[in-house]
Amino acid sequence: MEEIKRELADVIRAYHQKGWSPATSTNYSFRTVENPDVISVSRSGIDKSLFSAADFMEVDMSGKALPAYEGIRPSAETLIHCKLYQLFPEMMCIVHSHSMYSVLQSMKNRAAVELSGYEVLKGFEGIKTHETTVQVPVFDNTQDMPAFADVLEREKERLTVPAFIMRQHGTYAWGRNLFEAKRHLETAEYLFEVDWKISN
Ligand SMILES: CSC[C@@H](O)[C@@H](O)C(=O)COP(=O)(O)O
Ligand SMILES: [Zn+2]
Repeated sequence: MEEIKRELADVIRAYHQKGWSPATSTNYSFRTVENPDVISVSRSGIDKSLFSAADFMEVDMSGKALPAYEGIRPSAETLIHCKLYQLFPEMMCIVHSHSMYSVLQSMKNRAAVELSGYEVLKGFEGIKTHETTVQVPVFDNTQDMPAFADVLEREKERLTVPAFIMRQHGTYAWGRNLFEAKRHLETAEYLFEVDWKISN
């Protein structure tokens, strides 16, 4: 448990260096196969350049802080994490970015970013060839997290790769472990950037 906290904290600081989490933005979580109903999520408002293992706290599947953490504020976007774990029970880790290219891609007034023919598409689990097309859904941003969690539930069929964009906000990606969640976010962000640069 302490090891994964340290590993994820290292990733969080590295992502800050990439410019993916300006001004305390982004949030992260993981859970364990042994105790899947407890989510370790980043506390709200932490500067991600300084993030450490101590900045995680535990919540239940409804996003409520466990007694040991009462009075500490979990990420404002905790309900997104709760809903994704509910919709994809095998998933154990969720990562989020506020990258520039995710935001730029989301500004085109379309329901998804279509990505075709790139070798790095194989970074998404299950994709074996570049000769494919994926749609990464774009959902409208909102501060109403219960409403957004409902959107995710309604639109689950569109989540054909483990990532989506919140419009003018950023990317969420997830996986069965930290390695996979990280690979999925990095795949999505690389593709958003290269695709943006080619088409604009
Ligand atoms: C600095 S604004 C970013 C927030 O509104 C939010 O989108 C975010 O990603 C971080 O919120 P947090 O509550 O710190 O987890
Ligand atoms: Zn965010």
